[in-house]
Amino acid sequence: MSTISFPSDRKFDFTAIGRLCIDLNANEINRPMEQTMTFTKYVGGSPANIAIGMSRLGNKTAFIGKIADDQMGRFIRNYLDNEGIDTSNVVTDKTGAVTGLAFTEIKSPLECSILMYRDNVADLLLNPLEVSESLIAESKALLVSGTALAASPSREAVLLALDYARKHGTTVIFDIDFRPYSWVSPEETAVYYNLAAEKSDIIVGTREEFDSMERFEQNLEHSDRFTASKWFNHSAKIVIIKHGKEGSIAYTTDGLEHRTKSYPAKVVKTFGAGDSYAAGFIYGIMSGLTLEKSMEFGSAAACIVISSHSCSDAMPTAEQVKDYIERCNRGEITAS
Ligand SMILES: Nc1ncnc2c1ncn2[C@@H]1O[C@H](COP(=O)(O)OP(=O)(O)OP(=O)(O)O)[C@@H](O)[C@H]1O
Ligand SMILES: O=C(O)C[C@@H](O)[C@H](O)C(=O)CO
Repeated sequence: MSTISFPSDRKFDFTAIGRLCIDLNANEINRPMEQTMTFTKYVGGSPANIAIGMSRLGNKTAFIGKIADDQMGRFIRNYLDNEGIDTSNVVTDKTGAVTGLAFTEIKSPLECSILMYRDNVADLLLNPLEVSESLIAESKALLVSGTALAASPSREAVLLALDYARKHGTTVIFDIDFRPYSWVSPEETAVYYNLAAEKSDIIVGTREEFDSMERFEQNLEHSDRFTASKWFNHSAKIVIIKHGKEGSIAYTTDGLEHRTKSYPAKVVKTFGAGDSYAAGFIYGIMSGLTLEKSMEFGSAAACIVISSHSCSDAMPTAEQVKDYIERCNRGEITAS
């Protein structure tokens, strides 16, 4: 049984706050982007991907964010509307800011990178006055994505959202989501990540992301268990450390360690694994699955997305995830 609880009787299951961007995924794959001539456009941005994933899994989902007043912004809003995601708290910027672009390079299935254009992006202009206390009070869970802390006024908006969540007993999930491009310095990153992590019930990140957050710790041997104990001294009930193909480890306040291996996947590209894992895990834990089963659900959701060209578009339904797990258990899916 997991050691986390969610409030009941709320209008929304899940609300995310952070960036809404565009992914431009290379169509000519297995080569450097210098040789890529065409791209396919998808909605992107880690919190957007997770919100789309949560909605696909059947959760009542809302988003707090800011989009550009242009065709890309309208594309994003239309996509979220069509997914059934509440966009009444997605604000259209009026200052001429633009939409963040993530050009993705797929040199090989396991050698992928993202070229991010994020100058003057609308998503970092979300301000505290645009954060709805009532929406957060009416949500069971709030996802905070770390990159939204990279610049003002977005960082103040996120910190206020965290205060609203604590005030109303909304469960906070902090996906560290470290994207170097958006930050001024590692020290500033650590300061703001700590402020968010200290108010979070569930913290999810890779080993490297936790290391960046814990850079001021004297103990330089940042073991997973050290990391977990640090955050349990604040608000955390569950700390999840992702280890790519090796799987993931969750720590709970009872001192237990929960390891889950990854499932086999025919990998097209690796990015999107974290967002789909997060959506699958959160869906599982909110549905009453055990911690291990929730991690497995996230792992299978990740396999479906990394076996696809897109992130957001490929986010699976609950039935698709269950089917993937069953096919793996029957030995019908092998890694490639
Ligand atoms: N090559 C793989 N094969 C199977 N499962 C994988 C693979 N890579 C990642 N996963 C699954 O996805 C989960 C999250 O992946 P990872 O640890 O790479 O997070 P991440 O770095 O946040 O992902 P992203 O690349 O989207 O930023 C892993 O715990 C694992 O369950
Ligand atoms: O989060 C970003 O800005 C990039 C995403 O849009 C992209 O889909 C990805 O890297 C997912 O992990």
